[in-house]
Amino acid sequence: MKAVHFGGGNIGRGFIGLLLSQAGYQVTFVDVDQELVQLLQERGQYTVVYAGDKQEAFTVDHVTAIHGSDQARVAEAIAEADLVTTAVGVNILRHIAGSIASGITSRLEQSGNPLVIIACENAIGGSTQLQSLVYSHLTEQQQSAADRMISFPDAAVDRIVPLQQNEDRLKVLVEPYYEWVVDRSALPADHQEIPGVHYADQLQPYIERKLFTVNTGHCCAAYHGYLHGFDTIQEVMKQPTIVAEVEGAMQETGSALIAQYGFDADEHNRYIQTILERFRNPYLTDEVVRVGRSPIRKLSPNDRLVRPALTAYDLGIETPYLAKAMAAALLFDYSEDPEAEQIQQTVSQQGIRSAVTELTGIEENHPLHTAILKAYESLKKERSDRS
Ligand SMILES: NC(=O)C1=CN([C@@H]2O[C@H](COP(=O)(O)OP(=O)(O)OC[C@H]3O[C@@H](n4cnc5c(N)ncnc54)[C@H](O)[C@@H]3O)[C@@H](O)[C@H]2O)C=CC1
Ligand SMILES: O=P(O)(O)OC[C@H]1O[C@](O)(CO)[C@@H](O)[C@@H]1O
Repeated sequence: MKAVHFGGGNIGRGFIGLLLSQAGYQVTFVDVDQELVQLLQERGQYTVVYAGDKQEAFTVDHVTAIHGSDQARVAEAIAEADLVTTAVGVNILRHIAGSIASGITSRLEQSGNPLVIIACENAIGGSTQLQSLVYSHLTEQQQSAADRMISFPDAAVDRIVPLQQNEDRLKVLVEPYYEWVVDRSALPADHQEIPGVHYADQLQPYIERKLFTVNTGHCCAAYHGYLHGFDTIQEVMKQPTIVAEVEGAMQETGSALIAQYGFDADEHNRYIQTILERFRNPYLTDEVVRVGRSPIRKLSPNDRLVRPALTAYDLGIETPYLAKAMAAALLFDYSEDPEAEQIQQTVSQQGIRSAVTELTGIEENHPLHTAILKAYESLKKERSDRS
């Protein structure tokens, strides 16, 4: 079986590539990092190590790579593949959509065989977003043919894979935990299930539980940690006052998730505690600037902070911790992150009041807007008092 995977980065190699290889797929990575592509082509294998006391190592073999600019070879690989996956970042999907469309076009001309395409990104409806981007490159006739042959099931992916500091460029250190949930309702009845993947009849509760617990909590740790001058999540998680902020936000999203989807409260609380332990993993060194990266995406209306806070508001649940985390995200002024820079520019050009609305979509007369503003001023003062 053949899989084409876009994005041979941390999740690509450390999670999706590993799992697909273990399931018997030959994986062809598509990436724009020339050195990475060349190494994968030369070696045809790489190592994944579990961050735990045993440091278990796995060899992922029968892999190769194609540079993303080689559209003809990428299209050919897609035409022949049994599965296409991505882990490039949700904002990058638009840049790979054209290649996927060319691959679908070749496939429709050649075999016309069905194909499953799964976006493994931290976003609600990632594959659905990819589908509409891909369709914008297809004619109406091709779209109708694709509707019959190509499925784009949404998915939730969970495994912490920090920036790598290994001498071996291809080696990846990952946490042992993983969860990959795929929407079964969008798959053809004869789809050959991938071992290790959990297929859910309804993905929405899973993706929201994951994004609004793991990712909400993780970015809270990053933004509060950054404000206090910490470099790694492991250091941050040793600070009881910051852990209280992180857990507070996770409890707020938890209350909303429990009310909305009927999760068992005790079980959800255990889920939160397990995630806090995962953040603490002493065998990983996870930089706050990685976990806080792309703050505009993370503050956007459909993402891990604003969406659960607005749902909670509608359910009558107070969200002081989420408001404070959003304020901390607005103060994430890491100069090497283009989105962090853009936030600082927006705030200085328009003022914080208008910037909050522009970034989060929350209107000025909404009580959550007032709470974010208040928390912003207070965090800013605390920061200047500390310096
Ligand atoms: N690292 C993590 O712990 C987790 C990440 N994710 C999600 O997985 C996705 C990838 O994240 P990471 O692996 O951490 O990022 P990464 O930066 O390590 O990997 C992304 C890869 O995509 C490649 N890329 C960029 N533009 C491309 C293009 N036009 N064509 C082909 N390849 C391209 C990059 O060169 C890089 O190798 C993101 O959506 C992230 O939210 C999800 C769960 C966990
Ligand atoms: O690109 P994003 O959304 O920051 O993705 C990385 C996040 O995903 C996670 O792996 C959780 O699944 C965290 O490590 C990290 O916070």
